[in-house]
Amino acid sequence: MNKLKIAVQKSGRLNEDSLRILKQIGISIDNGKDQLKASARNFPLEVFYLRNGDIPQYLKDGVVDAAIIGENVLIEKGKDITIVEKLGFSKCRVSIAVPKSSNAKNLKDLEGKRIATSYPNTVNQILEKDGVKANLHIINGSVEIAPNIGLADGICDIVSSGSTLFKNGLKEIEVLLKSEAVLATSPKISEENQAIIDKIQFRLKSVLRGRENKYVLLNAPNDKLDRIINILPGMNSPTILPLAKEGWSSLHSVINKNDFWNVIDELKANGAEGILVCPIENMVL
Ligand SMILES: Nc1ncnc2c1ncn2[C@@H]1O[C@H](COP(=O)(O)OP(=O)(O)OP(=O)(O)O)[C@@H](O)[C@H]1O
Ligand SMILES: O=P(O)(O)OC[C@H]1O[C@H](OP(=O)(O)OP(=O)(O)O)[C@H](O)[C@@H]1O
Ligand SMILES: [Mg+2]
Repeated sequence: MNKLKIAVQKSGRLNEDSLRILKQIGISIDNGKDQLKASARNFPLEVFYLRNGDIPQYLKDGVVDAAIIGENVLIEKGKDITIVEKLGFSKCRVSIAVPKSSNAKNLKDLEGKRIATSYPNTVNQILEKDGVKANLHIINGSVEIAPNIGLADGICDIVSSGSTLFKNGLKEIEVLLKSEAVLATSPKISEENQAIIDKIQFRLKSVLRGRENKYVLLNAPNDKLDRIINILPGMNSPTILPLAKEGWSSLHSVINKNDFWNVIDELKANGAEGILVCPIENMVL
């Protein structure tokens, strides 16, 4: 049977969430410890555990058909690779930072200076765009230490909470790009395997949509239903069921997680009682 080959980070920040999202879309993987390859039990899929940094080349060569990878790595090493879906985890940014005491306020102020980074292509591209000449010092890790040991005047690296910058006495002066984990495909993917990706993408969209929303149930007296319905956005229109208690109904709807506390306040103010909020596993449209 034909199987889609998908690369997942072997160990590191993406590994757990990548396997979790595959599980959430109903794909169970036989996962022996220290295995570099595993098959799905219930889906035409083979998982290859690889280094994040090696994945773009495997995609380019068509050694794997797809991958779950940080967008920042694709920007650095995989320009012609298609992003199928953003997955919402491992969110970070790639930024320029300098010592707190530095006068540099932006990239232009680093003209003629030394920048330490693991992302030379990304930095070179922005330097060219801004017409700035700087000297790159390429290192593979612990980039934030470079200014402290006299290796560089500034750095370009991943920032998330900012705590690594803070601990090393650095300040962020320019954000070059924002990144999150993505599902990406090889330019050499076959039609047959693209059909498998389409199926995966459909399931992913349902899971991601579910994460964005909450299911809300509430009780209200019938004479207040109209006002409450106007507050609820809902997928279509809310479901209304009569309660055993005369003159009361139960109302069910879906609310976006970003504005749900405001909506809840409004619902309460307009007579809603016994409000329950539940997570949604899947939202299939
Ligand atoms: N502090 C962070 N917060 C959020 N996401 C991050 C953070 N650091 C890295 N990432 C994201 O997770 C990805 C993997 O990072 P990780 O440090 O696990 O791997 P790596 O050491 O860069 O790669 P490799 O697998 O090649 O050793 C990065 O490419 C980036 O997209
Ligand atoms: O802004 P923060 O939340 O502090 O995160 C940023 C740090 O996280 C990453 O390192 P990681 O911990 O992955 O170590 P690594 O260099 O060994 O990959 C990145 O290279 C930064 O150093
Ligand atoms: Mg890292």
